[in-house]
Amino acid sequence: MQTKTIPAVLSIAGSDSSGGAGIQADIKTIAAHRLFAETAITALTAQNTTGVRAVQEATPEFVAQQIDAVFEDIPPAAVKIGMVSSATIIETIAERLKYWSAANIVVDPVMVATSGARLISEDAVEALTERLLPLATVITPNVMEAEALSGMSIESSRDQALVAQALVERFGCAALVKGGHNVNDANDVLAEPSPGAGDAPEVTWFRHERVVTENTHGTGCTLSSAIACGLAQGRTLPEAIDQAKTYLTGALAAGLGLGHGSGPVDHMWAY
Ligand SMILES: Nc1ncnc2c1ncn2[C@@H]1O[C@H](COP(=O)(O)OP(=O)(O)O)[C@@H](O)[C@H]1O
Ligand SMILES: Cc1ncc(COP(=O)(O)O)c(N)n1
Repeated sequence: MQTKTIPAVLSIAGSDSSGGAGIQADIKTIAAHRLFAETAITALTAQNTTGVRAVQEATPEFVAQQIDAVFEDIPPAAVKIGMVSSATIIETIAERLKYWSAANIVVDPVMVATSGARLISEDAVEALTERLLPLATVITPNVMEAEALSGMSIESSRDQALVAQALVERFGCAALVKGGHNVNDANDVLAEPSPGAGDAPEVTWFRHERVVTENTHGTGCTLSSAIACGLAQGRTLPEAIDQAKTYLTGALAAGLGLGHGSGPVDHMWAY
């Protein structure tokens, strides 16, 4: 039989037992893009649409073994990083990704779940900013995460763009500040390092329809892995974000109604 290959995308993230966020959201998103999903699990969570009940972290050594096993055999064309709860796990991931010269790295700096539970320890935030963010092609903070990473506050669209530019200047990677927590829109803003030295980072807005729904569990995970898929397919970053937003808007608009809290989106809406 003739064989074929498809690009692989690696998700380094936490498992969500209820299937709507984390590793499970990433696998579904990558599969829906007809790409090959690989995983390195950083933590197991016992959670559902109403909240996170327990977290069991993987050891840093075991996270490293998963990453090495993946890169040695089926090297991914892009990497998405989600929940990374401790400083030592973050340091290990940064070290292994450098060793393997990983490209197309999308970091979703997950800090707090939609349900309100904290998913990263206080001391891990410094490791995240010092070790992981400088390796990223793009980071995808929501408004609260962008405020925490920049030390600035976001009260308007203008602030949202200024914070994205400040994150680019501080970390050297592109930054997509998501507006999903704004009440009236779902507009995200990308700032990218400018090609001309000394010029301000370039700003691009992605304005998409806001879907009226409470069921937004896993939207951040889904968006970041869809962006990684676009990069793995050879799209430019703005193209990858545009198609990721279209995919996510479709998944929200499909109107899945599961669970007793903030329910998951329909990752397979196009099939
Ligand atoms: N109700 C909605 N309708 C359409 N898009 C949404 C909605 N809520 C969130 N989004 C989009 O989902 C993505 C995740 O956004 P956000 O909720 O800000 O992040 P997080 O899930 O990390 O808290 C963004 O692209 C945002 O614009
Ligand atoms: C394992 C894991 N990773 C990430 C999130 C955040 O997802 P969201 O903020 O969209 O609920 C989550 N709830 N669980």
